[in-house]
Amino acid sequence: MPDPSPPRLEICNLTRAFGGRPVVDDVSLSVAAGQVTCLLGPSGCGKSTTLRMIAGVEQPDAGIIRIDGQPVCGDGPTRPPEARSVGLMFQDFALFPHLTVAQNVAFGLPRDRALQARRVEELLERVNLTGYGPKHPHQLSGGEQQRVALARALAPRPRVMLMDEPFSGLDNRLRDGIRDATLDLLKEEGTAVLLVTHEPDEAMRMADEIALMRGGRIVQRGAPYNIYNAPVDKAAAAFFSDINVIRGTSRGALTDTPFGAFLTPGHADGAEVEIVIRPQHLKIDFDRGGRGPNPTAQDGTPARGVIQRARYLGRESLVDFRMEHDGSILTASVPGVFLPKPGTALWLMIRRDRCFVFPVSR
Ligand SMILES: Nc1ncnc2c1ncn2[C@@H]1O[C@H](COP(=O)(O)OP(=O)(O)OP(=O)(O)O)[C@@H](O)[C@H]1O
Repeated sequence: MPDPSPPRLEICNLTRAFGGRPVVDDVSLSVAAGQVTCLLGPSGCGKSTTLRMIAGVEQPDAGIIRIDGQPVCGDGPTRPPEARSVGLMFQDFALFPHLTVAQNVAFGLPRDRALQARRVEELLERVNLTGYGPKHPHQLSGGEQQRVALARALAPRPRVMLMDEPFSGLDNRLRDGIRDATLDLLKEEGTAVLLVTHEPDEAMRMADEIALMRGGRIVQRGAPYNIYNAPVDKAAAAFFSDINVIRGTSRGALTDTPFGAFLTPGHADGAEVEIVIRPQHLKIDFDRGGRGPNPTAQDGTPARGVIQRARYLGRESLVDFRMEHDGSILTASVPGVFLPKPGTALWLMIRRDRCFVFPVSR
């Protein structure tokens, strides 16, 4: 049976230009209750402007915004920000310095003392700050302040939570723990979350769905697994990791390369294609003591390269190879325990089940 209830947040064909330049261009998406969608993209691609229009602090030129099926903008009268049931959390979340933690959390609640006290106590417990109510913000660490800001934003039980780079002010050590705790709490509250970030790791960690933005448009939407493993184009692949690119010409749905022939269905005869491979999908044949490569059917033909540079990054090492066939550089990622010496010649193979083929982008 189809779900009869409308999505908690729905935006349709949202558009906004500044000085004649479209900054948000025909953006549509929906977020269900309890779901986290990340708007992910490089700086300036229109993420914050989209969020600000949903919050009601920026007006769209066109498009409709609905919350629980009710238009708040675009299809009838425009509701002001405070009448949209939208919570906000930004990087520079400012707690009110002259108010206590409890007063900060109670700020958006109706003036009913008993109700306020109950909700404040409940939320401080949920963000692990029981007993912090009487303190002032300056007595708290950055991470603690962040959790108060979250409690404050959630106190009035908003239907939609809009978060703009909310964790980027925190140091790395704190960030992961606070992200996870925040996510748990948002899911428990059943809030629909739209989170803006330019960090792919953050989006992969937080999102049920990622909406990848570029130049004001959503270029791809999907679960993190799908976006990472089936990118829509080379730029989408490159947004999540370093990539290697091998060019070739498709003939009869095959493209010949020094690594053997690759299937390139859907590309016309004579069309130039780019075969894109993430560094972890290059395989090094490094443990056969000079006996030559030993490829499996998946690996295709091995090609030789000389190590130019090897960088130890802890969990992994990144190894740059200058390939003997054309002098190009390919980068492989290998477990950090392995750090080969520059100048060593080794065989490289490509996990062909993990390649992406795109037409050459000019
Ligand atoms: N009020 C405004 N007037 C003019 N230009 C604006 C205004 N607000 C945003 N812009 C421009 O619109 C573009 C998109 O801005 P936006 O803040 O939405 O991008 P973003 O993807 O959130 O980037 P970042 O990650 O850097 O915040 C930018 O080029 C920005 O300079």
